[in-house]
Amino acid sequence: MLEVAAVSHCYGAHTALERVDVSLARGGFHALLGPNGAGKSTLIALVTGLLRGQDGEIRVADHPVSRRARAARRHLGVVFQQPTLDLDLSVRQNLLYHASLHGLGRRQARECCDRELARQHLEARADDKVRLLNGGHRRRLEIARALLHEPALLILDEASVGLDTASRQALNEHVRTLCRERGMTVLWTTHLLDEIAPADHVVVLCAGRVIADSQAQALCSHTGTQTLQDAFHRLTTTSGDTVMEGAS
Ligand SMILES: Nc1ncnc2c1ncn2[C@@H]1O[C@H](COP(=O)(O)OP(=O)(O)OP(=O)(O)O)[C@@H](O)[C@H]1O
Repeated sequence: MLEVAAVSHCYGAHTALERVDVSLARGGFHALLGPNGAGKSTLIALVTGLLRGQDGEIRVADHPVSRRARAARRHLGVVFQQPTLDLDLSVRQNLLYHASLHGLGRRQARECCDRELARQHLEARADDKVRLLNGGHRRRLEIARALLHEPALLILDEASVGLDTASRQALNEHVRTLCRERGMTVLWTTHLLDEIAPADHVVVLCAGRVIADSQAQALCSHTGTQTLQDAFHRLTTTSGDTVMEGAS
């Protein structure tokens, strides 16, 4: 569903990504981890076409992002780190506005809005201004918006930041349900390792390089640690230590 091949990216003289390879199979929950400044947001900006690729190739559902951006974007839904909802518009108005950006006609837009509001259990809030929603519901609305055009790949960049523990857990479970029930592929970036399950496919970036690509539980066995936190710490502080097994 997502192929990142030998991608490098520099900001001026600073190398943010160096020959990064990532491959996500269709379906399932994949995690992108890394300490601050590792290059996660840069990679997501390249995948979503916000940044122009310099080196290497990125394909979404087999469409090269650099040459077939529109086709690639059709398969892609994104929830960015910074919320981008209009607080003074209603829940439905936010969705309809986004649907029009995707070129959906009025009738189709309404149908898609109703479908996603129902899926995110937000129907009762459809006419409320977004300002009135709590943080968890705002995130759900952003997911509804990202799914309006029914993409096969959903990317969430630190979507749980700012949520309390219960809302964070609810959001994580909700996204996993979307994966299971809709066969979606999810790429979830986070600093909060308790959001990762032992069977998840995990890619760890550190200083612009992929240092691990494996099942979460395999990181523990490879590093001889008990928890993902310890494995992550070991990998990101021990130079040269890598775990490469690819997606399970
Ligand atoms: N616009 C920019 N100009 C210059 N350097 C940048 C720019 N954006 C990011 N960087 C640098 O590139 C590197 C990767 O940054 P990036 O934001 O991709 O990391 P990240 O893993 O998303 O970090 P965080 O977890 O803190 O969000 C960092 O060293 C950062 O300072």
